[in-house]
Amino acid sequence: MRASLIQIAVDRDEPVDSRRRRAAALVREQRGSALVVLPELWTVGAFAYDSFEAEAETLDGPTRRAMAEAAADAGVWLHAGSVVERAADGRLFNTSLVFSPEGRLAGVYRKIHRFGFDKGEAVMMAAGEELVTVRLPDATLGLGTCYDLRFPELFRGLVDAGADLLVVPAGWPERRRAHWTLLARARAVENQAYVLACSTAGTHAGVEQAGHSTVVDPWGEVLAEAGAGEEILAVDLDPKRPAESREQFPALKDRRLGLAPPVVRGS
Ligand SMILES: NC(=O)CC(=O)C(=O)O
Repeated sequence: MRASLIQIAVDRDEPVDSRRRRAAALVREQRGSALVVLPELWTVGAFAYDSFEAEAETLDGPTRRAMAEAAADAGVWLHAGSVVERAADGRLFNTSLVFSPEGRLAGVYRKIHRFGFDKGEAVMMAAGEELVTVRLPDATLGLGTCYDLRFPELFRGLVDAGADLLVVPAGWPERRRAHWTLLARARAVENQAYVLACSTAGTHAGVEQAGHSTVVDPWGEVLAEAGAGEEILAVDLDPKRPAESREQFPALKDRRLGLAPPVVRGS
């Protein structure tokens, strides 16, 4: 099962329409892959907060249309990264879209953990509330986005729902690159699942992006890692590997759920 991660560069100088056309062309070039992944907010830039309102789109917007066509033309499952979604009630969400090889919208995930603490995404966007998995013929995708990677309970929830291939589009900044690789490997090891972590390259809103998209296997080994610039990372995955790994080293079965709350001792 070939997976291709498109680490597209998001530079402020390139108009969104141009990048959308370029992304669609790159997806079409991945014919033969089973799964293609784009990063978080690659249209506008994850840190380009001042463009969120202007570039927000509905789930019928230009990115959905372009990506549905590209997935169908290439005949691939496409995790099209995320867009700034304007919901019917006017709220904005950081929303990931997954398409089937026929171009059908097969999954919609609204980022649950918003980044920025008291500014940016954290105040401009609403939080998603639902965990989302998408069943492919040979694997079950579990969806998370960027900052979500820091929250292990989300991914454990996805694994409990059957996920064995965790897909994390991101616009990760270079200054926290050490966390990116470490967290991707941690989520893979603790869940005995593949992790496909696809970040943007380039610099927008003054934030240098990490690039270094990474594919980690269920044993925590890094199968492939991109450099800093625009790049396609193509990796062959064995869909049986997560189940085999969980069978051979059945740590997930040793979980102790439902323990009593901690006893606080001392004065
Ligand atoms: N941009 C994000 O969503 C997450 C991030 O930057 C981090 O360090 O975490």
